[in-house]
Amino acid sequence: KEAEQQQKLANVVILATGGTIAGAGASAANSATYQAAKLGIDKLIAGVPELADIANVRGEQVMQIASESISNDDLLKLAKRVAELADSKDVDGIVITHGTDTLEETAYFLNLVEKTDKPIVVVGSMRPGTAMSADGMLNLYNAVAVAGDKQSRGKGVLVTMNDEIQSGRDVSKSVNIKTEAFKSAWGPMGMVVEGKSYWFRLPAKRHTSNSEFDIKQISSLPQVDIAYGYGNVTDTAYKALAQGGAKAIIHAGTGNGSVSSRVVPALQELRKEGVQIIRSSHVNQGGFVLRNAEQPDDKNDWVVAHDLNPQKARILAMVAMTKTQDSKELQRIFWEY
Ligand SMILES: NC(=O)C[C@H](N)C(=O)O
Repeated sequence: KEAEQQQKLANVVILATGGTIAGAGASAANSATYQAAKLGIDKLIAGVPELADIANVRGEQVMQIASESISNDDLLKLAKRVAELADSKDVDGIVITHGTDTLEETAYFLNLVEKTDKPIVVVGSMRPGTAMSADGMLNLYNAVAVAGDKQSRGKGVLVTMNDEIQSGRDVSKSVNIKTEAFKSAWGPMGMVVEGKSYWFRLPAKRHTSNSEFDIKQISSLPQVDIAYGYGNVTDTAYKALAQGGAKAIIHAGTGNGSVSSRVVPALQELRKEGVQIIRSSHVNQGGFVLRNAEQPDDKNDWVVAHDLNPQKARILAMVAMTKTQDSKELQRIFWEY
């Protein structure tokens, strides 16, 4: 009978990368003071025995780090392993446990480069497993449930946190400390309650199977960096980033991606030298940058990131620039993804 049940359940692989979901604190009262990336994947799985009721789960430790330290090489390594698993006949879905600080970057990266319809779910937690009211167990349970559910196929890379199913493209860490940390300007795609999914919307942007990018054809990522806009800003950071080798600079602009008059000449100059300038907005949850609004992008030959926040714009720029150095093509890609 047990064998029969196993046959019916989906096969879900959990790739562990570290983060707070694998963190440990000194006491149960330590919900914010702890060390991330302490527990191995076997311990995480053993901590939620109910996983065995909803899927045939196995784990792999891909890395063990806090997500603020994830590098482009780490991203490539993870994405290549995801692609191998997605190609395996005996894998129905993939879960990635991840720190929350850069979770939105990894989720968007995978959303762009994984050529599969199989569910890929990225999950983390805001409190370590040792804390009172730890959120990791339920988040992981929900992630495995969503990854093993046929309904989740073809919906792009997903993020399950705080009972919500979010699009990996749209979601962003918007609050810290609190467990309702992950929000999307366009709302969640659904809810997952007691392991059952309830869907309400689909992503409109190109992703996964429908993407022109494929991790199997990407072996390195170009350097793209971010500089922040604020009152009294100077052009020092922008110039330094270009000197440091940035092929594109994401302007994490004020408001509608506006650029200070003290910075504009340097950005025009850098563009002439070949650096791509991409205007984004650091307005939290709702930055919306349009071409030629605030700045003459056609004249300057700059690109706008539209609704992508600066860190997501960096991901898309890197992926896009593995294929093109043309600013018009880059802009097309920023509209479509
Ligand atoms: N909540 C977390 O996971 C934060 C941690 N610094 C990380 O991103 O790994």
